[in-house]
Amino acid sequence: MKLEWPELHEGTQRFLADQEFAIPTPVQNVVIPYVVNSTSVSVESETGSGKTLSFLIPLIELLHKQKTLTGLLSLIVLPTRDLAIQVHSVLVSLLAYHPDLSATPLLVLGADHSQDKAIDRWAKDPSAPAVIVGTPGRLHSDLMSRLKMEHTLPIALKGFQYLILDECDRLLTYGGVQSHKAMAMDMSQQVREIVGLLPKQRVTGMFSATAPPPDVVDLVLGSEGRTRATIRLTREDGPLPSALENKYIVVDHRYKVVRLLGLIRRAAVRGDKAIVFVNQRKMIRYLEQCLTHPSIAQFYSAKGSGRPDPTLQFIHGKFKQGERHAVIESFSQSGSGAKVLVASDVVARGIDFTDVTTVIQFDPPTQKETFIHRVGRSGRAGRAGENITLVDPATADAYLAYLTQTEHVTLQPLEQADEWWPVDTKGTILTPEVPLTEDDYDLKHRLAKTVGKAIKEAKTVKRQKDKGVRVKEKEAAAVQAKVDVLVAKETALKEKHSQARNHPVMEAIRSIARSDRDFYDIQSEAFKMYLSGYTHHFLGYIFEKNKLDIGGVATGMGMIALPHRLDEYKTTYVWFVKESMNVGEIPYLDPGKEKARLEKVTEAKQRRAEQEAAKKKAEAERLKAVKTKREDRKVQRGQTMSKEDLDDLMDDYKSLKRAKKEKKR
Ligand SMILES: Nc1ncnc2c1ncn2[C@@H]1O[C@H](COP(=O)(O)OP(=O)(O)OP(=O)(O)O)[C@@H](O)[C@H]1O
Repeated sequence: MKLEWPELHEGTQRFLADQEFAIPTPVQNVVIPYVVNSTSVSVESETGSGKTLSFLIPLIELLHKQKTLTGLLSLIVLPTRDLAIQVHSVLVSLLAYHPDLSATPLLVLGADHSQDKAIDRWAKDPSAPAVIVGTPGRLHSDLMSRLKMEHTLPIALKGFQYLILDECDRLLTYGGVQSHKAMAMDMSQQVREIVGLLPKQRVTGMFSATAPPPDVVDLVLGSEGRTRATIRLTREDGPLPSALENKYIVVDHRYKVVRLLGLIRRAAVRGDKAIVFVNQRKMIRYLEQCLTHPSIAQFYSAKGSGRPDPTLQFIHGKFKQGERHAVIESFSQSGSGAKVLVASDVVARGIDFTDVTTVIQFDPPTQKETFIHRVGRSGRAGRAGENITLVDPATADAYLAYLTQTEHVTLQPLEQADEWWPVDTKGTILTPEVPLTEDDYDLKHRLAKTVGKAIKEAKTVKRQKDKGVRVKEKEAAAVQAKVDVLVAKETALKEKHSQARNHPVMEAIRSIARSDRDFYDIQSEAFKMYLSGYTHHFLGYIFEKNKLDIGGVATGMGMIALPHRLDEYKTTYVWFVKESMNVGEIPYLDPGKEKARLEKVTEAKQRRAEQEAAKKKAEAERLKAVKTKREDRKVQRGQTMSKEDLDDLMDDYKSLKRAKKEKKR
C-alpha cells in the first residue's frame, strides 16, 4: 500500500509540513478519502496509529467544500474530558492554518466552566458556525436540552455535516463491569439520544482501537441505503502495534508492592517514562502515600546508575479537572530522568502522552477492552514500547491463556526479572528471601480443603472413644498421623508465608502504619476497596473472590492489622500475622489533628466513665429500692402477725381448749 497524502487544502498541507508528518499513517491513508467523499465510516485501528488526524483532516476538507457555514457544522463526542481537551487542542491548531474558515471550535465539558461564556453566546445565536468537541453528559443534559427547550435546534442543525464518535465502543456500550455499568449505560443512552437529534443526512465517523459490535455500528451508521464503509486496520496476528513488546511477571500478592518498587527502580536506571495502571483510586492514594514516603523512596533510587532518581506523579478520576490537566501536561513533557505516572483508567484511552516507553499493569484491567488501550499508551506512532503485566500465581495460567486465546495477545516472561527488586542504601538488591512458588500456592489451597476435614475426622474418632464405642486402634492412629502430617506442612508453609514480612520494604511500610494514623486509614481503605473491587471483574471465573489470598494482600501492603469487617470473606483461608499493638493508639502526625483526636479520646473516655458511674449509681439505687421494699414487706408481714393473726390464733387456741374440756364432761 503506497502511503501518500491525498490532495488536501493548502492550509492542511502547511500544518502537516510543520508537524513533519511526511506521509499519512495507514489509517489516515484509507479513511481521509472516504470521509472527504461523504462516506460514513466505522474504523478499527490500533492505538497510536493516528486516528485523530484521520477524522480531523477530512472535517476541514468538508468545511472547505461547504458553500456557507452555518450553525453546528460538526460534533465530536469523546468519553473523557481529558481526551476532549486533547482533541480540541489539535483541532484549534489545525484551524489556525485555515483562517478563511469562520468556524469556532467550542469545548463542552462537564465540571469545566472555562468556556461557559462562549457556549452561552453560541447557544443564544446557534446559527453562528461552530464545531463542538465535548463529552456526552454536558452535551446531552446541558447544550442539546437547552437548544430543544428554546426551539432553536433546527436553526443550530441547518448546516450540520459530520458526526465523529471517538472511542465509540466506550461511548456506546458498557464494558461489562457491574460497578461501572450504571454510569456507562447512562453514557450510552446520552450518546444515543444525541445521535437521535442529529439530521439523518450526515457523514458519521466511528473510531476506536476496539470496535463496538456490528449491531451498535448499524444503529449509528444505518444499515441500509447509506454510503458507509467498515475499515479494520489491525494486524492479522494481534490487535497491538508491532513495536510493542508484551511481558509479564508472576508475583505473589505478598511481594506486589515490593516488586513495583523494583520496577520503578528499573525505569529509573533505564531513564524510562512509565505509566503504572492501578484498578482503584484508593489504591492509588495508598501508593502515593507509600511511594513518596522518604523511607520508601530510597528503595527505588537510581543511585549508582549515573541517572537521577525518578519523578513520580499520580492521577485518578477524583482529581479536579485543573489538577488532572496539569498532571497530563507535565507528564507529557520530556525532561531528564525517569518519569513514572501511577494512574487509574482515566488515562487508559486515547491520551497521547509523548514517548511513554513502558506500561506496567499493577492489576489486570477489569474491563475487556482496557488491556489494549492501557498498553497502547506506549509504542505509539511506530515507536518502541513495552508492557509489563503483573500476574499472581493463582490466576497466572488462566489469565495468560485467556489473553492468548481470546485477545490474541501473547505475553512473554520479563527477562532478567531477578535483577528488578528494590535496593538498600548501599545498592544491594533486596531479593525476597523466600519467594513463594506456584506449588506453594497450590499446596495452600489443598491444605485449606484438607486440614480442617482431617481435624474433624480425628475429633469424631476421639469422641467415639470417649463414649466407649469400640474404635480400631490402627484406624485411629492413621487418622491422627494424617492430621500430624498436614498440620506440619501447614505450619511450615505458614512460616514461609510470614517470613515475607521480614522484607525491609514491608517492615518500612509497617513502621509508617504504626506511627501515622492518616497512612493507616488510607491503607485500610485501600485494602477494603481492593477486596470488594476484586470481584468486579469481567473475568470473574478467573479472579474468584473466595480464592483471593487476603492475608497475602494485607501482608504485601504492609498492614499491621486486618480491618474488622471481613465476614464476607470467611470462606477464604486468611494467613496473616497481626501485630500486637492497639491500632486505636496510632497517632496523627499533624499536631492539630492529633490534638483533636486525643481530645476526642479523652472526651470519649470521660463520657464512658460518666456513663459507667451513672449506670453504677442507678444500679445501686435500684438494689437499695429493692432491699427497702423487701424489708418493708417483712416488717409489714411481722406487724400483721402480731396484731391480728396472733390474737386470732390465741382465740382459736382458747376455744379449742374449751371445746376439749366440754367433751370430757
Ligand atoms: N502522519 C503521521 N506521521 C507521524 N506521526 C503522526 C501522524 N499522524 C499522527 N501522528 C502522531 O501519532 C501519535 C498518535 O496519534 P493519535 O493520538 O491520533 O492516535 P490514535 O490512533 O487516536 O490512538 P488511540 O487509539 O490511543 O487514541 C500522535 O502523537 C500524532 O501526533
